[in-house]
Amino acid sequence: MSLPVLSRPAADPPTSALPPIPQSGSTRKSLSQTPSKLKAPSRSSAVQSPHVVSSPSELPTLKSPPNGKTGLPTPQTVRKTISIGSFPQPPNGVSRPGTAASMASPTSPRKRISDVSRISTSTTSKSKKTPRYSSGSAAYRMSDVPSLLNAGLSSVMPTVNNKRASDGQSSIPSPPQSRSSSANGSYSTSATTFEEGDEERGRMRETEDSQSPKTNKGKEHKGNVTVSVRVRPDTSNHDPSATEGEWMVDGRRSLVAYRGKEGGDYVYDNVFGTYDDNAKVYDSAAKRLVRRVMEGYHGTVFAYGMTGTGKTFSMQGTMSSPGVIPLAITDIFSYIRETPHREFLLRVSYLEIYNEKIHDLLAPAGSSADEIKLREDPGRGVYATPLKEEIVQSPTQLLRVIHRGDMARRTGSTQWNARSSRSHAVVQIVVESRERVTAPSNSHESKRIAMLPTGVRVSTLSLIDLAGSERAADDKERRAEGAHINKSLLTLGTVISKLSASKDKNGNPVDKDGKHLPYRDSKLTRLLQGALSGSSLVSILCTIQISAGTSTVANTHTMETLNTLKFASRAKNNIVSHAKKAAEDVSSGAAGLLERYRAEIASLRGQLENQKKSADANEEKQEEVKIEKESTNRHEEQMLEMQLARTALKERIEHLNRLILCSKSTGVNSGVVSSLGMNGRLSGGTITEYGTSRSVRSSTSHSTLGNFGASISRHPSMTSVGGGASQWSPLADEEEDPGELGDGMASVQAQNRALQADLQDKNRYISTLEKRLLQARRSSHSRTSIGFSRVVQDEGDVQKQLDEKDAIIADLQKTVTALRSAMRQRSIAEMTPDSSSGEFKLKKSPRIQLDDESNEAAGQGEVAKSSVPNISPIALLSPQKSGEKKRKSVDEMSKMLDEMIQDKVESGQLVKGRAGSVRVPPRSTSSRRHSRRTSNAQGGSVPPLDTMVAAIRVRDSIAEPGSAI
Ligand SMILES: Nc1ncnc2c1ncn2[C@@H]1O[C@H](COP(=O)(O)OP(=O)(O)OP(=O)(O)O)[C@@H](O)[C@H]1O
Repeated sequence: MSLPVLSRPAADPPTSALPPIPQSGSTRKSLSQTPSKLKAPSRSSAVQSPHVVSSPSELPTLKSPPNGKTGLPTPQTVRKTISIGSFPQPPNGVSRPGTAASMASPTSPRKRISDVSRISTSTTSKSKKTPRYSSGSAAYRMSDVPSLLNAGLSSVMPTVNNKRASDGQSSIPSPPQSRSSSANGSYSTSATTFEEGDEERGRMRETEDSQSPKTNKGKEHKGNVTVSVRVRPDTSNHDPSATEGEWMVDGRRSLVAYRGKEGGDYVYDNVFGTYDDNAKVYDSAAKRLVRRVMEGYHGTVFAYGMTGTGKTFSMQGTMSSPGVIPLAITDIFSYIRETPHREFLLRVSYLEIYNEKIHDLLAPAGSSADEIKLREDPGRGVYATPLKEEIVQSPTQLLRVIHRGDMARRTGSTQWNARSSRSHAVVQIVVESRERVTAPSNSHESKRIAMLPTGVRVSTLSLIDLAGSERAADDKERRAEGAHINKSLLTLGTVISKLSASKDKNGNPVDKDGKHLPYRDSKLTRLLQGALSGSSLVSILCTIQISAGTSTVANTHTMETLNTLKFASRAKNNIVSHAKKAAEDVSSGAAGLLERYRAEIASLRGQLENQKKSADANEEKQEEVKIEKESTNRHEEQMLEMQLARTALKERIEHLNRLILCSKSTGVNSGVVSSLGMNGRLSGGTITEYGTSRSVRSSTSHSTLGNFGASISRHPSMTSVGGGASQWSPLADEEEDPGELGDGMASVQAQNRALQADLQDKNRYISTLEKRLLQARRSSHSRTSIGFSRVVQDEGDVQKQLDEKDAIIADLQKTVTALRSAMRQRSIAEMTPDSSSGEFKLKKSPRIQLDDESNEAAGQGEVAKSSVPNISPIALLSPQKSGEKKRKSVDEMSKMLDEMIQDKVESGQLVKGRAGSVRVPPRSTSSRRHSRRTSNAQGGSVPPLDTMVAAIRVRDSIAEPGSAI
C-alpha cells in the first residue's frame, strides 16, 4: 500500500512550545455530549470509559470510500476512541467509534490481524468528507495535533507512506536519524535530525507564550500527554491463528481492536506491534519528552500493564535492545553536547515503592537509612526525602548508577513472570541548566561574572517502571505484594478516572490542583501527583499481551489486556498537562545545585587565588628569609672567622703576654735557675768571674756584634725559656726593661740569652769557616795534584792564608769561649751576686740553699738555715745591692769588650760594618805579615781580649773540667 504524501499544512507548523489543545471544539464537544452513550469495552464496570461507544447502533460508522475495493468490513467495524484530545478528530459524524459488535457485523466477520491494512484502507477510504483522514489516520493526526511531544512532527515528516515493518502495517515513521551516540556506543536511536528546527520552533513557541499569554489561556495542553500501547509477542504454545480475527493491532493507525465480547477499537498516540523494537518505542513515545525535559519541562514516562507483558523490557531493555531509560540517557547527553550555550548539571536518584514503603535503591547495601517520606514543595512538587542523589557527568556513569539501582530492586518469580518486578521503580533525573557564561580571563573578572544573576532552570525526568497488575497469586508473599501492587495501581486508575470526573461541563477540570483527588491513598499516586495534575509532560506506555482461546489463562489475559487498554484510554482522555517550562530561578535561596556549585567554584577560585597570592607572598618571604639566612650565615661565618681570628689573636696576645710575663718572670722563677744546672757552678763561682760575665753581657748589648742581635730571637735557649724563639720579639726593649722589680734582673736574663745566641751564632760561623777551610784545602790539594809544578810558586801564599785563617778561627774560638764563660759567669753572678758576703746566703732560695748544703760545708749551711728568714724567692733573687754591683760589673765587662773590639778594629783585625757589626777583614799579605810580626813581636803578650779569653778559659776549666780550651 502506498500512502499519499502528506502535504504540509498551509499554515506554518505550530510554533508554540505548549501548543493549544489540538482538540477541536467538536471533538471535545462530541465527547462531552456523548458520555452517557459511551461505555468501556470492558466487562469491568468499575471504571467506565466515557469515550467508548457501547452500542454500534449509537455510533456513527465510517463509510467506505467510494473506491473501496478492499472487501474489508464496513467502516463501523473500526471503533473510534478518538476522543483523546491529541488525536485529530475525524470530520463530523465519523468520530464516533464503532463497537465490538459493529466490528463483528455480518458484513465483516472477524477480521484478522493480517487484514488490518485493508481495514485501515477501507476505513479511511470511506470517509468522503475527510480525505485527509482517509489518507491515514496517523498522518493527519500529527499534522493537526501540534502537541509539545509531537511538536511540528508533521512539518518534518515528509511522507507517511512508510511501510511498517511489523505486521505489514504502516505507521508513523521515526524521525530521521540524527546521531548514533550512545552511552556505550553499542546502540543508536533515530530521531533528532529535525530537532534543530524543532528547537527553533520550541523557542518560537516559547516566545509566543511569553508574548501572547492569551493564546494559551484557557486551553488545555492535552497534547503533552502521550499514551502508547505496546503488544508483547505471544510466547504461549497456543495456536497463533486463534487470535486472528479476535484482535487487531494497527500500528499505522495506532489502533488496537478487540472483536470479542465487550470488545472495541482503541486508538492511542502510538501502538507498537510485536515486531517493534525498543528504539522504535523510545523514538515515538519518549524521545521528545526527554528533549523537552532538557529544555526545562518536567517529564514523566511510566510503563503500565499486566505482569509479564514487557514493562521492564520496554523501560530497561537488553544489551542488544536498550530500552527507554538508556536511550533517554543517551539523548540527554547528546542534547548537552548539542547545546554549548548552556551548562548542565545532572543528578540522579532511584527509589522503589515496595509494599507501600519507599526504599532508596542507591543507598549502600546494609545501610540503615532513615525512613523515606514524601514531602511537597511549591517549587519542587512532591518529592521523596531523604534520598541519595548522585551527580553524574557521563552516560556511562549514569547507566552504572541506574544499573546499581536495578540490582537492588526487588524481583520475584510469579506464575506469569520468572523475574517479576515486585515494586514500582522510579528513576528520577534532575536536570539543572543555565546560560553559559564566558570563561573569565582573570580573577577579577571571575568574581564579577560569578556574581551575575544568571538563573538556573531545574527540570525533572521521571522514568517509572510500575509493578504489574496481577491476579491473586498462589504464593502468600506474592499475594501480599500483589495486594499492594494492585492497590496502588487501582488508586492510580481511580485518580486518573477522577481527573476525568472532576471536569466541568466545559470539559475543564473542576479542581486543577487535584486537592480532592485521592493522591494520598498510595505512595505511587502521591509521587505521581505532579505529573497527573498537569505540571509535567506525561508519556504512558501500556503493555499488553494478546491471548486467544477460551482457557482461563487466555480469559485472564484478555481481561487484563482490556483493562489496560481502558486505563490507557482514560489516561489519554483525562490527564491534562499544563506543563510549562521551568523559570530560570535567579534567587539564591531556591537556586539549584548548579548555582550553588557555580558559587562554590567562584568562591573556591577566589580562595585559590588568595592562596596563590599568599603562596607567592610566602615564596617571596621565604626567598627573603633565605637570602637573609644566607647573609646571616655568611655574617656568622665571617663573625666566626673574625672570632677565630680574634681568638687566635687573643691567644697570641695572651701567649705573647705570657711570654712577656715569662720573660719578666724568668728571673722570678728560681726553678729555672736550677734547671740551668747552675747549682754546681754556684759553688765554684767567684767574684772575678761574675764580674767578667757581666762585662760580656754589657758588651753584647751595646756593641751589637755581628748578627748576634738577629740570632738571639732564634736561639734555642729562648725556646726553652719563653716557649718559642720566634715569639721573642721585644728584645730591643729588653735592655730598657728595668726588670720586674725595676732592678734589672730580667735584663740580665735577656742578656744571658743573648749571649747564648751569640755563642750559637759564633759556633755556626766557626763551623762555616771550618768547612770553607776544608774546601780550600781540598781544592788546593787537587790543584797541587793536577799541576803541582805550576802552583808550587803559590804554595807560600796559600800556606799563609791558611795560617791566617787558623789564626782567625783561633781568635774566634777564644772569643766564643770567652763569651760562653762570660755568660756562665753572669749566670753565676745572678745567683751569687756577692759570694763573699753573708748576704748571699741569707737571700738564696731554699732550694739553692739545700743545694748548697749538699755541696758546701755544714757550718755554712747551718748559718744559712738559722739565718734564712721567710723571704720570697723574688726578694732573694733581687737584692738591690747585688743588682747594683752586677750592673756595674756588666758595664765594666761591656766596656772592656768594647775596648777590645775597638783595638781590634784599629789594628785592622776587625772591620766594623754599617750596622755596627764587626767582621774579620780580608788580610793582605803585608797586613798578614804585620800581623804575624806583631804576634811574634808581642811574643806571649796577650791583648786585652786574649786576656779575657784566658780568664774565661780558666773559668771554663773550673766550670767544665772536661773541656779543653
Ligand atoms: N516486546 C517484547 N519482545 C520480546 N520479549 C519481550 C517483550 N516484552 C517482554 N518480553 C519478555 O517477556 C518477559 C517478561 O517481560 P518483563 O519482565 O519486562 O515484564 P513486566 O511487565 O516487567 O513484568 P512484571 O510486571 O512482572 O515485572 C521477559 O523475559 C521479556 O524479555
